[in-house]
Amino acid sequence: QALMVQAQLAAAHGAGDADTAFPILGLVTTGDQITDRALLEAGGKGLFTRELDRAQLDGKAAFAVHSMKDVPTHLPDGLELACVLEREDPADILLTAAGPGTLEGLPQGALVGTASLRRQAQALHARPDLQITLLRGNVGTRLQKLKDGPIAATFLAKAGLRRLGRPEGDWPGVDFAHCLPAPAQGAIGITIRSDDDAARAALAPLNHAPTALAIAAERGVLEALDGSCRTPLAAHGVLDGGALHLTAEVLKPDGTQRWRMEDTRTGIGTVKAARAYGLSLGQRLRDEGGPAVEAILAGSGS
Ligand SMILES: NCc1[nH]cc(CCC(=O)O)c1CC(=O)O
Repeated sequence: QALMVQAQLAAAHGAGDADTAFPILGLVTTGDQITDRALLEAGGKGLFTRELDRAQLDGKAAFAVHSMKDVPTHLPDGLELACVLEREDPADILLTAAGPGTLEGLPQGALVGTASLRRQAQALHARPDLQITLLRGNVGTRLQKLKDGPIAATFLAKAGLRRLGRPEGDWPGVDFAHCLPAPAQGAIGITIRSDDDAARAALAPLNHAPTALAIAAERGVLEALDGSCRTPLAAHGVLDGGALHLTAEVLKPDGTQRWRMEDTRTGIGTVKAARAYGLSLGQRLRDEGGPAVEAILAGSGS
């Protein structure tokens, strides 16, 4: 993803040698290192961003390239989101050893591997008979585990697979009726130091305004609903002409209940207005769900 941004920056600014003009500082985050249940227990918040934030605040890096779904709603003081690239297809893919899967098509009682509470809850909501087990690791490891058994299927974001150049990235995604994506899934964002006007100006040509508005609304939903990063929730916004369609949902981790709400608004022209729209839809969902949803948000809803 950093290479994509480097190439786009070099092209936008006519830099002959991208590596000289925009050298890449590779960093490993805590989230990259934790490969077991501890990732869920840790709560997730900022696990994929902390080291990058530090490098920026220390002046070691001007830009940080993030999968926006891993970025907490509140950035540390001194940093801001300056640019969002055009989003890829935000859908999830259900991988099976035999090819693209559907939730309807899995055998009775099939074992599904995931580390995502959202995907767990969505799978169980559609198919209460399924069994869920923890599965992490890179795509190759996961595919091998599917071949070895007993895990029948796992979910992965289509966008991630496409960026890795994997053929599975072109498989059809799981229907949003079952698997609404995580807020900002499929979108790449770039943060800068708020005082770095040169960095802000350099990124301006890369920004894709419709994606920026959609993910601001989705992240508004997240802000209204999630304190912990351990809530099964999803949000998806689409700009259609002048209208921003937004869908949001919260589920019980065991899938037995789901609250979903949709709205459409016109005239949302700024990131600030999009965030406010998301916040209000998230709050309405919260009001509708009442004590059952509050219990889930407090982490006691399972
Ligand atoms: N922490 C998981 C994560 N964060 C970003 C992506 C790739 C998709 C994206 O950039 O939204 C993934 C993998 C996945 O969900 O399959």
